[in-house]
Amino acid sequence: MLLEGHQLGFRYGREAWLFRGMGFSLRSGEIVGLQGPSGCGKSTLARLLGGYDKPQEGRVLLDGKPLPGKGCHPVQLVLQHPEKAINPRWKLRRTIAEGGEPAEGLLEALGIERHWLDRWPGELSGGELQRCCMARALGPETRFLIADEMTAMLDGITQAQIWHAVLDIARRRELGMLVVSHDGPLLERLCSRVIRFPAAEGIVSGT
Ligand SMILES: Nc1ncnc2c1ncn2[C@@H]1O[C@H](COP(=O)(O)OP(=O)(O)OP(=O)(O)O)[C@@H](O)[C@H]1O
Repeated sequence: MLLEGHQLGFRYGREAWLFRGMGFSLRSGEIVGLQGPSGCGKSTLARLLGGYDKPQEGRVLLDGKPLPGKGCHPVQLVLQHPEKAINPRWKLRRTIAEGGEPAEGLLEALGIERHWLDRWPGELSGGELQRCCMARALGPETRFLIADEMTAMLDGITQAQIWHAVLDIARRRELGMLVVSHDGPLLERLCSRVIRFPAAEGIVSGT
């Protein structure tokens, strides 16, 4: 599968354009990094690719078609702060099930303990919650995963464990991944190419 952005342009309200005429492409099985200074629009691009916001100019296409408007979304985002991404009034079992029935072994691979599922979000640590958000994002319909500073708030050992698990799952399922991070060495280690944002000519990636 191919996730593409064509001639993307976005600005918030009447603010200056964050980007215009931007191209982007990510194929199944590819792991691509996105790096750039704070405030340059990386998370905004991630939101457009995940269908959370619509570009004012250009189009986001999945295999040449617009992103689907209903059902489990094939492009999933995992954000830096899991507590902002989940309903505080739902126990974790329900939150994870939002992404569909988790595949056999997924919870174990992500180091999720069964008894967490019967807890409220406020009863888990940030790292534990983030693992649950990943389980939701890695539901059976997911084809592309966008990890926006996904492990920035975790200690080094937990980061390494989580990336090991996620990369293994991505490889086995041939997911395409966009890794948004300020951590250059992490991107160099994980990704086959790294997009520097914003690129001078407005084209961040072409294939
Ligand atoms: N909902 C919003 N309304 C208005 N402006 C916004 C909104 N969300 C983001 N912005 C602004 O848009 C710009 C780009 O934000 P964005 O979060 O995409 O940047 P980023 O590159 O991901 O930054 P960081 O690396 O700090 O996370 C910033 O100047 C931000 O203040």
